[in-house]
Amino acid sequence: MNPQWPRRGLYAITPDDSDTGRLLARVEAVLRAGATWLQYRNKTADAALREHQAQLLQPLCRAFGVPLILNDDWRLAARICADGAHLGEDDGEIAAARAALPTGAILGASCYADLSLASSAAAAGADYVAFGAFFPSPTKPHARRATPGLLHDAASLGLPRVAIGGITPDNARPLVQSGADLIAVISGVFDTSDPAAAVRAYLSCFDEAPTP
Ligand SMILES: Cc1ncc(COP(=O)(O)OP(=O)(O)O)c(N)n1
Ligand SMILES: Cc1nc(C(=O)O)sc1CCOP(=O)(O)O
Ligand SMILES: [Mg+2]
Repeated sequence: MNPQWPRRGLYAITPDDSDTGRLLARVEAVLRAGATWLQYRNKTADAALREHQAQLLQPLCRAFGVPLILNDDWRLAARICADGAHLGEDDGEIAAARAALPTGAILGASCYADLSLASSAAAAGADYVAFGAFFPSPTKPHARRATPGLLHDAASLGLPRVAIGGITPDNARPLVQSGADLIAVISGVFDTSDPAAAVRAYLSCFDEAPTP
């Protein structure tokens, strides 16, 4: 992973939105408010719309100096020169993606609630490991559940740890205190009346507690 990218902060993930103009406007507001990383995820679009939306997000993210990571599809990430890809258990081998992506690309792996998956992903060349869901997720109600101790235990891997699943500005801080480097969020950012304010609230969870 290119050392230019920050390793701590808010990892905003796009909601499914078939209206490309609206998606770009929503993402721009979130980038302007200071989101640290962006993942393009759209589970309902067809391949043509996914490629179109990803292609338009790339210059937008570049303008804000934010890495764009594509969900599920490292080949598309390579094709549109995205900054990385995120793979889950059904999305292909980490080692194959590592070998095919350019040097410096960000490669993330879903590890659910399983430290051994994280060890394997690290050995195969992942740049970060993601655990979740830490809370009931409006986006993925049936997601397996993880506990904060996993974030602590995964420190030994020496990779950035991402926490995901039902995270709100009100429940994020204990995850950061347990070792989460990046907090990954869909609904808590995009399904709110003021996404920019939500971004700022998440980022404040990374501030050190004031000393009394
Ligand atoms: C940062 C991050 N963590 C986990 C996931 C989930 O990936 P996956 O299990 O492949 O599920 P889908 O997102 O593809 O439905 C993620 N996308 N990003
Ligand atoms: C995409 C995804 N993966 C999860 C996992 O646990 O691996 S939870 C999740 C949904 C995250 O959306 P929200 O912030 O709206 O809960
Ligand atoms: Mg996936």
